[in-house]
Amino acid sequence: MEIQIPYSIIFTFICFLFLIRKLSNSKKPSKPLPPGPPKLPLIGNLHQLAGSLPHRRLRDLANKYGPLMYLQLGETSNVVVTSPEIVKEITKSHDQTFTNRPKILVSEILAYNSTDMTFSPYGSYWRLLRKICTLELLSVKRVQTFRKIREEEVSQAVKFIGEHEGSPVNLGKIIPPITSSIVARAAFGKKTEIVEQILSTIEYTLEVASAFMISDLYPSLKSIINPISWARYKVAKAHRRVDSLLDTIIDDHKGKKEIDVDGEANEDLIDVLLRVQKQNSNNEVTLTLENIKGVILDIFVGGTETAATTIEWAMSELMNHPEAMKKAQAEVRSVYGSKGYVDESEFHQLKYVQAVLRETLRLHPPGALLVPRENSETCEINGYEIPANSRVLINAWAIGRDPNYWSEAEKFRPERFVDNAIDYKGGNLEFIPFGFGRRICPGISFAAPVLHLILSNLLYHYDWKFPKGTSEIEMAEAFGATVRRKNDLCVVPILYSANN
Ligand code: HEM
Repeated sequence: MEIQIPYSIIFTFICFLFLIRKLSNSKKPSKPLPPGPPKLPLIGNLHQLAGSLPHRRLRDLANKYGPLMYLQLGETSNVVVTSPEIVKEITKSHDQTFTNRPKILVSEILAYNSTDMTFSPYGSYWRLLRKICTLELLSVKRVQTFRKIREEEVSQAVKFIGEHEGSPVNLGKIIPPITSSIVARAAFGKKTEIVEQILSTIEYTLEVASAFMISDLYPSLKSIINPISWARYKVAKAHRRVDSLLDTIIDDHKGKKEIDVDGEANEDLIDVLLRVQKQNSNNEVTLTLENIKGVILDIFVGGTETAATTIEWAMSELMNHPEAMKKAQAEVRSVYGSKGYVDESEFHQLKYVQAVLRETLRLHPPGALLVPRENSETCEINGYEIPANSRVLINAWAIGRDPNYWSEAEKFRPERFVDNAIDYKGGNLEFIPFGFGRRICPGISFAAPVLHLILSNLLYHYDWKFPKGTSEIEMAEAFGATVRRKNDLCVVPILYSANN
Protein backbone atom coordinates (compact mmCIF):
# COMPACT_ATOMS: atom_id res chain seq x y z
CA MET A 1 0.00 0.00 0.00
CA GLU A 2 1.28 3.38 -0.87
CA ILE A 3 -0.41 5.28 2.00
CA GLN A 4 2.19 6.80 4.27
CA ILE A 5 1.89 8.46 7.68
CA PRO A 6 2.00 12.11 6.47
CA TYR A 7 -1.14 11.38 4.44
CA SER A 8 -3.12 9.89 7.31
CA ILE A 9 -5.26 12.97 7.88
CA ILE A 10 -6.12 13.17 4.19
CA PHE A 11 -6.91 9.47 4.24
CA THR A 12 -9.35 9.88 7.15
CA PHE A 13 -11.05 12.69 5.25
CA ILE A 14 -11.28 10.53 2.10
CA CYS A 15 -12.83 7.67 4.11
CA PHE A 16 -15.42 10.06 5.49
CA LEU A 17 -16.33 11.30 1.98
CA PHE A 18 -16.50 7.74 0.77
CA LEU A 19 -18.82 6.66 3.57
CA ILE A 20 -21.25 9.52 2.88
CA ARG A 21 -21.25 8.74 -0.86
CA LYS A 22 -21.74 5.03 -0.20
CA LEU A 23 -24.70 5.56 2.13
CA SER A 24 -26.44 7.84 -0.35
CA ASN A 25 -25.87 5.49 -3.36
CA SER A 26 -26.66 2.08 -1.92
CA LYS A 27 -29.36 0.00 -3.67
CA LYS A 28 -30.31 -3.65 -3.21
CA PRO A 29 -29.63 -6.27 -5.93
CA SER A 30 -32.70 -8.26 -7.11
CA LYS A 31 -30.94 -11.66 -6.74
CA PRO A 32 -28.49 -12.43 -3.97
CA LEU A 33 -24.83 -11.70 -4.52
CA PRO A 34 -22.56 -14.78 -4.56
CA PRO A 35 -21.53 -15.91 -1.08
CA GLY A 36 -18.43 -14.38 0.44
CA PRO A 37 -16.77 -13.68 3.76
CA PRO A 38 -18.27 -11.00 6.04
CA LYS A 39 -16.96 -7.53 5.32
CA LEU A 40 -15.95 -4.52 7.33
CA PRO A 41 -17.16 -0.96 6.74
CA LEU A 42 -15.00 1.02 4.26
CA ILE A 43 -12.45 -1.65 3.50
CA GLY A 44 -14.86 -4.51 2.74
CA ASN A 45 -12.85 -7.74 2.56
CA LEU A 46 -9.41 -6.18 2.08
CA HIS A 47 -8.20 -7.37 5.47
CA GLN A 48 -8.91 -10.99 4.46
CA LEU A 49 -6.31 -10.78 1.71
CA ALA A 50 -3.59 -9.17 3.77
CA GLY A 51 -0.39 -11.00 4.51
CA SER A 52 -0.56 -14.02 2.21
CA LEU A 53 -0.19 -14.80 -1.47
CA PRO A 54 -3.49 -13.74 -3.15
CA HIS A 55 -4.01 -16.91 -5.25
CA ARG A 56 -3.52 -19.15 -2.19
CA ARG A 57 -5.63 -16.99 0.11
CA LEU A 58 -8.43 -16.82 -2.49
CA ARG A 59 -8.36 -20.61 -2.91
CA ASP A 60 -8.70 -21.05 0.87
CA LEU A 61 -11.62 -18.61 0.95
CA ALA A 62 -13.24 -20.34 -2.05
CA ASN A 63 -12.99 -23.69 -0.22
CA LYS A 64 -15.15 -22.10 2.45
CA TYR A 65 -17.52 -19.91 0.41
CA GLY A 66 -17.70 -21.70 -2.94
CA PRO A 67 -16.36 -21.50 -6.50
CA LEU A 68 -18.29 -18.30 -7.23
CA MET A 69 -17.41 -15.89 -4.47
CA TYR A 70 -18.09 -12.21 -3.91
CA LEU A 71 -15.55 -9.89 -2.33
CA GLN A 72 -15.75 -6.20 -1.77
CA LEU A 73 -12.30 -4.70 -1.94
CA GLY A 74 -12.47 -1.05 -0.93
CA GLU A 75 -15.47 0.18 -2.90
CA THR A 76 -15.05 -2.26 -5.80
CA SER A 77 -17.17 -5.35 -6.50
CA ASN A 78 -15.05 -8.43 -7.15
CA VAL A 79 -16.09 -11.88 -8.20
CA VAL A 80 -13.68 -14.76 -7.80
CA VAL A 81 -14.13 -17.85 -9.97
CA THR A 82 -12.53 -21.10 -8.82
CA SER A 83 -14.06 -23.86 -10.91
CA PRO A 84 -14.11 -24.94 -14.56
CA GLU A 85 -17.93 -25.20 -14.41
CA ILE A 86 -18.29 -21.49 -13.67
CA VAL A 87 -15.71 -20.64 -16.36
CA LYS A 88 -17.80 -22.76 -18.73
CA GLU A 89 -20.97 -20.92 -17.71
CA ILE A 90 -19.21 -17.62 -18.45
CA THR A 91 -18.00 -18.75 -21.89
CA LYS A 92 -21.28 -20.45 -22.80
CA SER A 93 -23.90 -17.93 -21.69
CA HIS A 94 -22.10 -14.64 -21.07
CA ASP A 95 -19.05 -14.76 -23.31
CA GLN A 96 -19.24 -11.21 -24.59
CA THR A 97 -20.30 -9.72 -21.25
CA PHE A 98 -17.11 -10.94 -19.57
CA THR A 99 -14.71 -9.81 -22.28
CA ASN A 100 -13.88 -6.38 -20.86
CA ARG A 101 -10.96 -5.43 -18.65
CA PRO A 102 -11.24 -3.14 -15.63
CA LYS A 103 -9.71 0.33 -15.93
CA ILE A 104 -6.95 0.47 -13.38
CA LEU A 105 -4.28 3.04 -12.77
CA VAL A 106 -1.52 0.97 -14.32
CA SER A 107 -3.53 0.44 -17.49
CA GLU A 108 -4.16 4.16 -17.74
CA ILE A 109 -0.51 5.08 -17.34
CA LEU A 110 1.45 2.18 -18.83
CA ALA A 111 -1.07 1.16 -21.46
CA TYR A 112 -1.70 4.64 -22.88
CA ASN A 113 -5.08 5.09 -21.26
CA SER A 114 -6.04 1.45 -21.89
CA THR A 115 -5.48 1.63 -25.66
CA ASP A 116 -3.08 -1.32 -25.81
CA MET A 117 -4.44 -4.80 -26.51
CA THR A 118 -4.39 -6.17 -22.97
CA PHE A 119 -6.49 -3.43 -21.41
CA SER A 120 -8.52 -1.97 -24.25
CA PRO A 121 -12.25 -2.46 -23.81
CA TYR A 122 -13.97 -5.06 -25.95
CA GLY A 123 -15.07 -3.48 -29.24
CA SER A 124 -14.00 -2.67 -32.79
CA TYR A 125 -10.63 -1.19 -31.79
CA TRP A 126 -9.71 -4.25 -29.68
CA ARG A 127 -10.84 -6.50 -32.56
CA LEU A 128 -8.53 -4.64 -34.95
CA LEU A 129 -5.56 -5.09 -32.59
CA ARG A 130 -6.40 -8.74 -32.07
CA LYS A 131 -6.59 -9.28 -35.83
CA ILE A 132 -3.23 -7.60 -36.35
CA CYS A 133 -1.77 -9.86 -33.66
CA THR A 134 -3.25 -13.07 -34.97
CA LEU A 135 -2.61 -12.46 -38.66
CA GLU A 136 0.58 -10.42 -38.56
CA LEU A 137 2.52 -10.01 -35.34
CA LEU A 138 2.18 -13.36 -33.61
CA SER A 139 1.14 -15.66 -36.44
CA VAL A 140 2.87 -19.03 -36.69
CA LYS A 141 4.50 -17.84 -39.93
CA ARG A 142 5.86 -14.65 -38.35
CA VAL A 143 7.07 -16.49 -35.23
CA GLN A 144 8.92 -18.88 -37.54
CA THR A 145 10.93 -15.94 -38.95
CA PHE A 146 12.39 -15.40 -35.47
CA ARG A 147 13.81 -18.92 -35.24
CA LYS A 148 17.41 -17.79 -35.85
CA ILE A 149 17.10 -15.17 -33.09
CA ARG A 150 15.84 -17.78 -30.63
CA GLU A 151 18.55 -20.28 -31.50
CA GLU A 152 21.34 -17.67 -31.26
CA GLU A 153 20.20 -16.29 -27.92
CA VAL A 154 19.76 -19.73 -26.34
CA SER A 155 23.08 -20.98 -27.65
CA GLN A 156 24.86 -17.93 -26.16
CA ALA A 157 23.30 -18.68 -22.78
CA VAL A 158 24.36 -22.35 -23.01
CA LYS A 159 27.94 -21.20 -23.66
CA PHE A 160 27.79 -18.80 -20.73
CA ILE A 161 26.62 -21.60 -18.43
CA GLY A 162 29.48 -23.77 -19.75
CA GLU A 163 31.99 -21.17 -18.54
CA HIS A 164 30.77 -21.83 -14.99
CA GLU A 165 30.72 -25.59 -15.28
CA GLY A 166 31.04 -27.33 -11.91
CA SER A 167 30.10 -24.25 -9.83
CA PRO A 168 26.65 -23.01 -8.78
CA VAL A 169 24.90 -20.76 -11.30
CA ASN A 170 21.76 -18.76 -10.56
CA LEU A 171 19.27 -19.65 -13.31
CA GLY A 172 17.03 -16.88 -11.97
CA LYS A 173 19.60 -14.42 -13.35
CA ILE A 174 20.47 -16.31 -16.56
CA ILE A 175 17.03 -17.17 -17.96
CA PRO A 176 15.19 -13.78 -17.88
CA PRO A 177 17.82 -12.10 -20.14
CA ILE A 178 17.33 -14.89 -22.72
CA THR A 179 13.58 -14.30 -23.01
CA SER A 180 13.91 -10.52 -22.99
CA SER A 181 16.66 -10.59 -25.65
CA ILE A 182 14.51 -12.79 -27.87
CA VAL A 183 11.53 -10.45 -27.54
CA ALA A 184 13.73 -7.35 -27.94
CA ARG A 185 15.32 -8.62 -31.15
CA ALA A 186 11.98 -9.78 -32.54
CA ALA A 187 10.41 -6.40 -31.74
CA PHE A 188 13.26 -4.02 -32.59
CA GLY A 189 15.53 -6.00 -34.92
CA LYS A 190 18.62 -5.67 -32.74
CA LYS A 191 19.59 -5.19 -29.13
CA THR A 192 21.08 -1.72 -28.83
CA GLU A 193 21.95 0.45 -25.83
CA ILE A 194 18.50 2.10 -26.11
CA VAL A 195 16.80 -1.29 -26.08
CA GLU A 196 18.74 -2.21 -22.91
CA GLN A 197 17.49 1.01 -21.30
CA ILE A 198 13.91 0.22 -22.31
CA LEU A 199 14.17 -3.27 -20.82
CA SER A 200 15.52 -2.07 -17.49
CA THR A 201 12.98 0.77 -17.25
CA ILE A 202 10.08 -1.60 -18.01
CA GLU A 203 11.36 -3.97 -15.32
CA TYR A 204 11.52 -1.13 -12.79
CA THR A 205 8.10 0.21 -13.80
CA LEU A 206 6.46 -3.19 -13.37
CA GLU A 207 8.04 -3.59 -9.97
CA VAL A 208 6.59 -0.29 -8.73
CA ALA A 209 3.29 -0.82 -10.53
CA SER A 210 2.63 -4.29 -9.12
CA ALA A 211 1.93 -2.76 -5.68
CA PHE A 212 -1.76 -2.22 -4.94
CA MET A 213 -2.79 1.30 -5.93
CA ILE A 214 -5.23 2.75 -3.44
CA SER A 215 -7.17 4.62 -6.14
CA ASP A 216 -7.94 1.28 -7.88
CA LEU A 217 -9.82 0.29 -4.74
CA TYR A 218 -11.64 3.61 -4.39
CA PRO A 219 -12.17 4.70 -8.00
CA SER A 220 -14.72 7.36 -7.12
CA LEU A 221 -12.06 9.17 -5.15
CA LYS A 222 -9.24 8.94 -7.66
CA SER A 223 -9.28 12.64 -8.52
CA ILE A 224 -8.40 13.30 -4.88
CA ILE A 225 -5.97 10.43 -4.36
CA ASN A 226 -4.01 10.37 -7.64
CA PRO A 227 -2.43 13.82 -7.42
CA ILE A 228 -0.90 12.96 -4.03
CA SER A 229 0.15 9.38 -4.84
CA TRP A 230 3.92 8.85 -4.74
CA ALA A 231 3.69 5.41 -6.43
CA ARG A 232 1.66 6.90 -9.26
CA TYR A 233 4.25 9.65 -9.69
CA LYS A 234 7.07 7.06 -9.90
CA VAL A 235 5.22 4.85 -12.42
CA ALA A 236 4.29 7.85 -14.59
CA LYS A 237 7.87 9.17 -14.55
CA ALA A 238 9.34 5.79 -15.56
CA HIS A 239 6.71 5.44 -18.25
CA ARG A 240 7.58 8.83 -19.74
CA ARG A 241 11.16 7.57 -20.08
CA VAL A 242 10.10 4.34 -21.82
CA ASP A 243 7.81 6.35 -24.06
CA SER A 244 10.53 8.68 -25.27
CA LEU A 245 12.97 5.76 -25.84
CA LEU A 246 10.29 4.03 -27.91
CA ASP A 247 9.83 7.24 -29.92
CA THR A 248 13.54 7.20 -30.76
CA ILE A 249 13.42 3.59 -31.93
CA ILE A 250 10.27 4.11 -33.98
CA ASP A 251 11.80 7.20 -35.64
CA ASP A 252 14.83 5.07 -36.61
CA HIS A 253 12.49 2.49 -38.15
CA LYS A 254 10.62 5.16 -40.08
CA GLY A 255 13.94 6.27 -41.54
CA LYS A 256 14.69 2.76 -42.81
CA LYS A 257 14.42 2.14 -46.56
CA GLU A 258 11.14 0.49 -47.66
CA ILE A 259 11.10 -3.32 -47.29
CA ASP A 260 14.44 -4.76 -48.39
CA VAL A 261 15.15 -7.67 -50.76
CA ASP A 262 13.94 -10.31 -48.33
CA GLY A 263 10.63 -8.44 -48.06
CA GLU A 264 8.34 -9.17 -45.13
CA ALA A 265 10.48 -12.10 -44.01
CA ASN A 266 12.98 -9.60 -42.60
CA GLU A 267 10.55 -7.33 -40.80
CA ASP A 268 10.75 -6.86 -37.06
CA LEU A 269 7.55 -6.18 -35.12
CA ILE A 270 7.87 -2.39 -35.33
CA ASP A 271 8.26 -2.65 -39.12
CA VAL A 272 5.11 -4.77 -39.22
CA LEU A 273 3.12 -2.31 -37.10
CA LEU A 274 4.26 0.69 -39.16
CA ARG A 275 3.33 -1.14 -42.37
CA VAL A 276 -0.10 -2.13 -41.00
CA GLN A 277 -0.60 1.47 -39.82
CA LYS A 278 -0.09 2.69 -43.39
CA GLN A 279 -2.31 -0.02 -44.86
CA ASN A 280 -5.09 0.88 -42.39
CA SER A 281 -4.82 4.64 -42.73
CA ASN A 282 -8.08 4.97 -44.70
CA ASN A 283 -10.13 2.63 -42.51
CA GLU A 284 -12.67 3.67 -39.93
CA VAL A 285 -10.48 2.41 -37.07
CA THR A 286 -6.82 3.37 -37.45
CA LEU A 287 -3.58 2.90 -35.50
CA THR A 288 -1.88 5.88 -33.90
CA LEU A 289 1.75 6.03 -32.81
CA GLU A 290 0.61 5.60 -29.20
CA ASN A 291 -1.35 2.48 -30.13
CA ILE A 292 1.80 1.01 -31.71
CA LYS A 293 3.80 1.76 -28.56
CA GLY A 294 1.06 0.20 -26.41
CA VAL A 295 1.13 -3.03 -28.43
CA ILE A 296 4.94 -3.23 -28.29
CA LEU A 297 4.82 -2.83 -24.51
CA ASP A 298 2.17 -5.57 -24.32
CA ILE A 299 4.51 -7.91 -26.12
CA PHE A 300 7.37 -7.10 -23.75
CA VAL A 301 5.31 -7.41 -20.62
CA GLY A 302 3.38 -10.44 -21.87
CA GLY A 303 6.27 -12.28 -23.43
CA THR A 304 9.33 -11.99 -21.21
CA GLU A 305 8.71 -12.66 -17.51
CA THR A 306 5.96 -15.24 -18.18
CA ALA A 307 8.28 -17.46 -20.22
CA ALA A 308 11.30 -17.01 -17.92
CA THR A 309 9.20 -17.82 -14.85
CA THR A 310 7.88 -20.99 -16.49
CA ILE A 311 11.39 -22.28 -17.24
CA GLU A 312 12.58 -21.51 -13.70
CA TRP A 313 9.67 -23.49 -12.23
CA ALA A 314 10.22 -26.35 -14.70
CA MET A 315 13.88 -26.64 -13.69
CA SER A 316 12.97 -26.39 -9.99
CA GLU A 317 10.44 -29.22 -10.31
CA LEU A 318 12.82 -31.37 -12.35
CA MET A 319 15.58 -30.91 -9.76
CA ASN A 320 13.17 -32.13 -7.08
CA HIS A 321 11.98 -35.03 -9.27
CA PRO A 322 15.15 -36.78 -10.48
CA GLU A 323 13.21 -39.53 -12.29
CA ALA A 324 11.39 -36.96 -14.42
CA MET A 325 14.69 -35.11 -14.99
CA LYS A 326 16.35 -38.33 -16.21
CA LYS A 327 13.45 -39.16 -18.50
CA ALA A 328 13.38 -35.69 -20.05
CA GLN A 329 17.15 -35.65 -20.55
CA ALA A 330 17.11 -39.13 -22.08
CA GLU A 331 14.44 -38.02 -24.55
CA VAL A 332 16.25 -34.86 -25.71
CA ARG A 333 19.58 -36.68 -25.91
CA SER A 334 18.18 -39.57 -27.90
CA VAL A 335 16.33 -37.28 -30.34
CA TYR A 336 19.28 -34.94 -30.95
CA GLY A 337 21.96 -37.62 -30.46
CA SER A 338 25.41 -36.55 -31.56
CA LYS A 339 24.19 -33.45 -33.39
CA GLY A 340 25.85 -31.42 -30.65
CA TYR A 341 23.06 -28.88 -30.23
CA VAL A 342 19.28 -28.66 -29.98
CA ASP A 343 17.47 -26.72 -32.68
CA GLU A 344 13.76 -26.50 -33.42
CA SER A 345 13.68 -29.11 -36.18
CA GLU A 346 12.70 -32.09 -33.99
CA PHE A 347 10.42 -30.50 -31.40
CA HIS A 348 7.50 -32.66 -32.48
CA GLN A 349 9.43 -35.67 -31.15
CA LEU A 350 9.91 -34.21 -27.64
CA LYS A 351 6.72 -35.60 -26.12
CA TYR A 352 7.99 -35.86 -22.56
CA VAL A 353 9.58 -32.39 -22.54
CA GLN A 354 6.25 -31.05 -23.76
CA ALA A 355 4.51 -32.90 -20.91
CA VAL A 356 6.99 -31.39 -18.42
CA LEU A 357 6.14 -27.89 -19.66
CA ARG A 358 2.40 -28.55 -19.42
CA GLU A 359 2.69 -29.97 -15.94
CA THR A 360 4.74 -26.92 -14.94
CA LEU A 361 2.08 -24.57 -16.34
CA ARG A 362 -0.62 -26.53 -14.49
CA LEU A 363 1.11 -26.20 -11.12
CA HIS A 364 2.71 -22.78 -11.70
CA PRO A 365 0.67 -20.70 -14.15
CA PRO A 366 2.64 -17.41 -14.28
CA GLY A 367 -0.62 -15.43 -14.31
CA ALA A 368 -2.17 -17.28 -11.37
CA LEU A 369 -5.30 -15.08 -11.46
CA LEU A 370 -5.10 -14.47 -15.26
CA VAL A 371 -5.54 -10.82 -16.25
CA PRO A 372 -8.66 -9.42 -14.53
CA ARG A 373 -11.87 -9.28 -16.58
CA GLU A 374 -14.87 -7.02 -16.08
CA ASN A 375 -18.50 -7.80 -16.93
CA SER A 376 -20.06 -5.03 -19.00
CA GLU A 377 -23.60 -5.61 -17.69
CA THR A 378 -25.37 -7.12 -14.70
CA CYS A 379 -26.00 -10.83 -15.20
CA GLU A 380 -27.00 -13.94 -13.33
CA ILE A 381 -24.78 -16.96 -12.79
CA ASN A 382 -25.97 -20.03 -10.85
CA GLY A 383 -28.81 -17.98 -9.33
CA TYR A 384 -26.53 -15.18 -8.12
CA GLU A 385 -26.40 -11.63 -9.38
CA ILE A 386 -23.09 -10.35 -10.69
CA PRO A 387 -23.31 -6.55 -10.58
CA ALA A 388 -22.22 -4.73 -13.77
CA ASN A 389 -18.58 -3.68 -13.86
CA SER A 390 -17.45 -6.18 -11.24
CA ARG A 391 -13.82 -7.18 -11.44
CA VAL A 392 -13.63 -10.84 -12.26
CA LEU A 393 -10.65 -12.82 -11.02
CA ILE A 394 -10.26 -16.33 -12.37
CA ASN A 395 -8.05 -18.43 -10.10
CA ALA A 396 -6.31 -20.50 -12.81
CA TRP A 397 -3.76 -21.66 -10.24
CA ALA A 398 -6.44 -23.18 -7.97
CA ILE A 399 -8.36 -24.65 -10.93
CA GLY A 400 -5.17 -26.40 -12.11
CA ARG A 401 -4.88 -28.01 -8.67
CA ASP A 402 -8.52 -28.95 -8.21
CA PRO A 403 -8.62 -32.58 -6.94
CA ASN A 404 -12.02 -33.04 -8.65
CA TYR A 405 -10.22 -32.78 -11.97
CA TRP A 406 -6.68 -33.89 -11.32
CA SER A 407 -5.54 -37.04 -9.57
CA GLU A 408 -2.72 -36.38 -7.08
CA ALA A 409 -3.39 -32.76 -7.94
CA GLU A 410 -0.53 -31.27 -5.91
CA LYS A 411 2.08 -33.66 -7.31
CA PHE A 412 4.41 -32.95 -10.23
CA ARG A 413 3.66 -35.85 -12.56
CA PRO A 414 4.37 -34.98 -16.24
CA GLU A 415 3.16 -38.47 -17.24
CA ARG A 416 -0.43 -37.23 -16.90
CA PHE A 417 0.12 -35.18 -20.08
CA VAL A 418 1.80 -37.91 -22.13
CA ASP A 419 -0.53 -39.25 -24.85
CA ASN A 420 -3.20 -36.97 -23.49
CA ALA A 421 -5.09 -34.47 -25.59
CA ILE A 422 -5.55 -31.90 -22.80
CA ASP A 423 -3.99 -28.66 -23.93
CA TYR A 424 -3.87 -25.02 -22.94
CA LYS A 425 -5.53 -23.47 -25.96
CA GLY A 426 -8.81 -22.80 -24.17
CA GLY A 427 -10.70 -26.02 -24.96
CA ASN A 428 -10.01 -27.62 -21.55
CA LEU A 429 -11.29 -25.27 -18.89
CA GLU A 430 -9.57 -27.14 -16.05
CA PHE A 431 -6.22 -26.13 -17.60
CA ILE A 432 -6.14 -22.42 -18.48
CA PRO A 433 -2.63 -21.00 -17.92
CA PHE A 434 -3.10 -18.85 -21.07
CA GLY A 435 -6.69 -17.88 -20.22
CA PHE A 436 -9.79 -18.70 -22.26
CA GLY A 437 -12.40 -17.32 -24.63
CA ARG A 438 -12.00 -14.21 -26.77
CA ARG A 439 -9.30 -12.75 -24.50
CA ILE A 440 -7.13 -15.86 -24.46
CA CYS A 441 -3.41 -15.07 -24.72
CA PRO A 442 -2.52 -14.34 -28.35
CA GLY A 443 1.16 -15.11 -27.63
CA ILE A 444 0.93 -18.92 -27.32
CA SER A 445 2.62 -19.54 -30.66
CA PHE A 446 5.40 -17.10 -29.72
CA ALA A 447 5.86 -18.58 -26.23
CA ALA A 448 5.80 -22.29 -27.14
CA PRO A 449 9.07 -22.51 -29.16
CA VAL A 450 10.86 -20.25 -26.66
CA LEU A 451 9.89 -22.54 -23.77
CA HIS A 452 10.81 -25.72 -25.66
CA LEU A 453 14.11 -24.41 -26.92
CA ILE A 454 15.40 -23.11 -23.61
CA LEU A 455 14.36 -26.13 -21.57
CA SER A 456 15.56 -28.71 -24.12
CA ASN A 457 18.97 -27.04 -24.36
CA LEU A 458 19.42 -26.96 -20.60
CA LEU A 459 18.56 -30.67 -20.47
CA TYR A 460 20.67 -31.71 -23.47
CA HIS A 461 23.95 -30.03 -22.56
CA TYR A 462 24.13 -30.42 -18.80
CA ASP A 463 23.47 -32.72 -15.91
CA TRP A 464 22.34 -30.67 -12.93
CA LYS A 465 23.41 -31.09 -9.33
CA PHE A 466 22.44 -29.37 -6.08
CA PRO A 467 24.97 -26.90 -4.64
CA LYS A 468 27.03 -28.32 -1.74
CA GLY A 469 25.01 -28.72 1.44
CA THR A 470 21.59 -28.79 -0.25
CA SER A 471 19.48 -31.67 -1.50
CA GLU A 472 16.25 -29.95 -2.51
CA ILE A 473 15.10 -26.79 -4.25
CA GLU A 474 12.72 -24.86 -2.02
CA MET A 475 9.58 -23.71 -3.85
CA ALA A 476 8.52 -20.45 -2.14
CA GLU A 477 6.56 -18.09 -4.39
CA ALA A 478 6.51 -14.32 -4.80
CA PHE A 479 3.41 -12.55 -6.17
CA GLY A 480 3.97 -9.69 -8.62
CA ALA A 481 3.39 -9.24 -12.36
CA THR A 482 3.75 -13.06 -12.37
CA VAL A 483 3.94 -15.67 -9.62
CA ARG A 484 7.65 -16.35 -9.71
CA ARG A 485 10.23 -17.99 -7.49
CA LYS A 486 10.81 -16.03 -4.32
CA ASN A 487 14.46 -17.06 -4.01
CA ASP A 488 17.35 -17.64 -6.38
CA LEU A 489 17.52 -20.89 -8.30
CA CYS A 490 21.12 -21.97 -7.75
CA VAL A 491 22.17 -25.24 -9.40
CA VAL A 492 25.44 -26.76 -10.58
CA PRO A 493 25.84 -27.58 -14.30
CA ILE A 494 28.00 -30.60 -15.24
CA LEU A 495 28.75 -30.77 -18.94
CA TYR A 496 27.15 -33.86 -20.47
CA SER A 497 29.07 -35.98 -22.88
CA ALA A 498 27.60 -39.02 -24.61
CA ASN A 499 30.75 -40.95 -23.53
CA ASN A 500 30.22 -40.23 -19.80
C1 HEM B 1 4.34 -18.72 -20.77
C2 HEM B 1 3.98 -17.67 -21.47
C3 HEM B 1 2.68 -16.90 -21.34
C4 HEM B 1 1.63 -17.08 -20.47
C5 HEM B 1 1.48 -18.13 -19.38
C6 HEM B 1 0.64 -16.06 -20.79
C7 HEM B 1 -0.58 -15.92 -20.13
C8 HEM B 1 -1.54 -14.98 -20.46
C9 HEM B 1 -2.82 -14.87 -19.81
C10 HEM B 1 -3.29 -15.73 -18.65
C11 HEM B 1 -3.50 -13.86 -20.40
C12 HEM B 1 -4.93 -13.37 -20.05
C13 HEM B 1 -5.92 -14.21 -20.80
C14 HEM B 1 -7.37 -14.03 -20.41
O1 HEM B 1 -7.78 -12.95 -19.98
O2 HEM B 1 -8.14 -15.01 -20.55
C15 HEM B 1 -2.66 -13.32 -21.44
C16 HEM B 1 -3.00 -12.28 -22.25
C17 HEM B 1 -2.14 -11.71 -23.15
N1 HEM B 1 -0.88 -12.18 -23.48
FE1 HEM B 1 0.06 -13.79 -22.75
N2 HEM B 1 1.09 -15.31 -21.82
C18 HEM B 1 2.33 -15.79 -22.20
C19 HEM B 1 3.10 -15.33 -23.23
C20 HEM B 1 2.80 -14.27 -24.02
C21 HEM B 1 3.59 -13.82 -25.13
C22 HEM B 1 4.88 -14.49 -25.60
C23 HEM B 1 2.97 -12.71 -25.65
C24 HEM B 1 3.38 -11.85 -26.79
C25 HEM B 1 4.46 -12.02 -27.52
C26 HEM B 1 1.77 -12.49 -24.86
C27 HEM B 1 0.87 -11.46 -25.06
C28 HEM B 1 -0.35 -11.33 -24.42
C29 HEM B 1 -1.31 -10.28 -24.70
C30 HEM B 1 -1.12 -9.11 -25.69
C31 HEM B 1 -2.44 -10.52 -23.91
C32 HEM B 1 -3.73 -9.70 -23.84
C33 HEM B 1 -4.77 -10.29 -24.77
C34 HEM B 1 -6.11 -9.56 -24.73
O3 HEM B 1 -6.48 -9.00 -23.70
O4 HEM B 1 -6.81 -9.58 -25.75
N3 HEM B 1 1.69 -13.46 -23.89
N4 HEM B 1 -1.47 -14.04 -21.46
